[in-house]
Amino acid sequence: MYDDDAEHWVGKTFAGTWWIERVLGTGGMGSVLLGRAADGSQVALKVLHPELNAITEVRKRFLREGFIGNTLGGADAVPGVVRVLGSGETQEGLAYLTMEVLQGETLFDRMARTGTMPAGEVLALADQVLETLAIAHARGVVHRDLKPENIHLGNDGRVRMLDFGIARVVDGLTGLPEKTATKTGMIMGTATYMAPEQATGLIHDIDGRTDLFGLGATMFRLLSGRQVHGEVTEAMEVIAAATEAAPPLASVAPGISPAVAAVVDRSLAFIKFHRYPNAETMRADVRAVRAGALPPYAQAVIEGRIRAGQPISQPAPPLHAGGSPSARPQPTVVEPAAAPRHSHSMSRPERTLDDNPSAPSRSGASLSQLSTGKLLLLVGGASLVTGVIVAVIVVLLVMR
Ligand SMILES: Nc1ncnc2c1ncn2[C@@H]1O[C@H](COP(=O)(O)OP(=O)(O)OP(=O)(O)O)[C@@H](O)[C@H]1O
Repeated sequence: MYDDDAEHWVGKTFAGTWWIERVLGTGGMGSVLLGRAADGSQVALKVLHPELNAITEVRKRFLREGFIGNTLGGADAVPGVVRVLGSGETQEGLAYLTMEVLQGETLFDRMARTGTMPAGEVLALADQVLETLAIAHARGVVHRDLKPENIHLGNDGRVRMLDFGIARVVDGLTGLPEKTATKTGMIMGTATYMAPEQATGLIHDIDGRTDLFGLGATMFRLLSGRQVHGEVTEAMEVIAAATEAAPPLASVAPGISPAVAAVVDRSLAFIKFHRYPNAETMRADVRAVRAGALPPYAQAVIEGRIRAGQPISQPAPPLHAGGSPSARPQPTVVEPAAAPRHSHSMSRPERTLDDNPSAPSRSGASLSQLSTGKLLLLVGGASLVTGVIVAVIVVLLVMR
């Protein structure tokens, strides 16, 4: 985390326009200040950290990417995204974005107060997040850094995502300050909620399913009180995120409903091709569980009626939690699974990695499961940086 003193702006005029009342928070990219204009209106000013601001490409991308959330429709079309109002540079060349001021708290702050959250609230939150993600993904916009710090719970009851697409600002850049990013393009300190394809630096593999993992990891933490990979050091967190499958939620939260666990587990599949195929499908499952039914997609995978990750052409009919599997109507399946290999019980959500062949990534890397149960990333034609990461991972796996 940066130690540049954002507090020094308090009580001063910023960019000749806003009187800074206080610091709202500090993140990996910048500090957020509360400013008041001469007409009394307030804005939240996200000011790029000076070390990052000194890098021309970062400054340019920050000013460009900051608006990405606004591309998700007209003024009110996407309620789940904080609105960026403008951008600029101070006389000294410091880049900033102006945003609407949100009233409420981040999910991170809420979690710090309450520890965990009841399943009903977690599902309601996920429902809102997925509604926004579905729109964003359909327009080719991926959040890329979904975590409790970037989810805001408004006093108006709305859930909004902060920093949409902002993680792209440092993607693939080298020569960044050490504290900011690794050379694989990921911001340090956020691996807790990071999908494997992102932790391994395979930035071209990032897509909507990366966000579904981030949301699933957030739900996992809220429901169990435990992070997906447990309490590990920051360095180990990246390695765990890159090499270890998430444990089934029920194994760390025994009281959890099997239907809820099935949704979270499906979103956390190690290989992205085995997660929900898209946000709409995950949302349909979340909504079914909220209505007291079984999640149709996750359940169909568990029962072997559909391959993990396979899209369905239309939403499966809801299955009632109390009904017997044989009596339930079958969902519409595009292509039947060759042979069911999963448990037929909702109480044992599957976590296997071999129900699809390892799908090669665009960078030539693929993930395989070793007989030891560990995962191995195979790289062909990927970057030197990825190769070094892989070598470290392999050495660590051998040593364990
Ligand atoms: N528009 C806003 N209105 C009110 N408070 C805000 C707003 N944007 C951010 N904040 C506050 O400022 C804090 C820091 O925001 P920022 O987005 O920089 O943090 P972060 O998500 O932790 O950082 P990063 O994702 O860049 O590592 C947030 O946690 C939130 O409390």
